[in-house]
Amino acid sequence: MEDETQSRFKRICVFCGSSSGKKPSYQEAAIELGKELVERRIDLVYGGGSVGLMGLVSQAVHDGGRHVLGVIPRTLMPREITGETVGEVKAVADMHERKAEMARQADAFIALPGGYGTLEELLEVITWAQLRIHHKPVGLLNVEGYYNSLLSFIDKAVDEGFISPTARRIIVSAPNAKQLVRELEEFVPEYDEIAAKLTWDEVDRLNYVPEAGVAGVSTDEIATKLKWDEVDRLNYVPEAGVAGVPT
Ligand SMILES: CC(C)=CCNc1ncnc2c1ncn2[C@@H]1O[C@H](COP(=O)(O)O)[C@@H](O)[C@H]1O
Repeated sequence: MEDETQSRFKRICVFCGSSSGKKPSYQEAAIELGKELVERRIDLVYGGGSVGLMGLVSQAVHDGGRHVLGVIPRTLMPREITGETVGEVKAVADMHERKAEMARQADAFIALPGGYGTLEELLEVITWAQLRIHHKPVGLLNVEGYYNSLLSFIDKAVDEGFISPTARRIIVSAPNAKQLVRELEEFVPEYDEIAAKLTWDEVDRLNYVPEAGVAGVSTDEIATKLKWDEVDRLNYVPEAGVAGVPT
């Protein structure tokens, strides 16, 4: 007899806040998602560390006996920055490599509430799905309507002709983990006509060649202590008067 708890996913990548959020419901949702993965015997890949919702979801999956893989850039590895990572830790060179590695390791993606990092990771895997770089379902855990305004904005982008209705349907959203994972299990990808003609050598070929860019200046206490090789690789050579950096 087929095991009803057997998922089509072996491992899911969770993006979520490195903060815990103000409402207890965010923290409860992170733990509930972790337990749902355990119940369905799904392993976890995430950004590593124990801060915020990242810590809660990874601990819940680890406590439930499933495998946890934290993919963490070397710069973020010191314990005072991101805390201990439970389970297996994979160190990578930079943020780009981290995202490609998390995507490579996962069969689906789920975003819990979070900030810029979560949004960026979420929007990137949606964009990759739109381009058929991967065919993996993308879910939004819309805890107490946290993502309602993002979804409204995306609907506006559809109305205004910037996102196709097909691409809109990439995002699966649900208010709780059980419903979300069930919907992801049933997800069937569709593609716009042009995207359907694209052929990519899949995610592991997605080793980005960083393009020229200008680094920003951060004032957060921890962030000011970080030193990234990535910045050099972004061709950021501070010069007098450039990007407002004094020499
Ligand atoms: C210096 C500093 C603020 C460290 C925060 N510590 C972090 N530790 C691990 N991953 C992170 C961190 N900040 C952002 N990320 C990445 O971005 C997402 C969370 O960013 P955010 O909190 O939503 O925006 C995570 O899924 C993770 O992959």
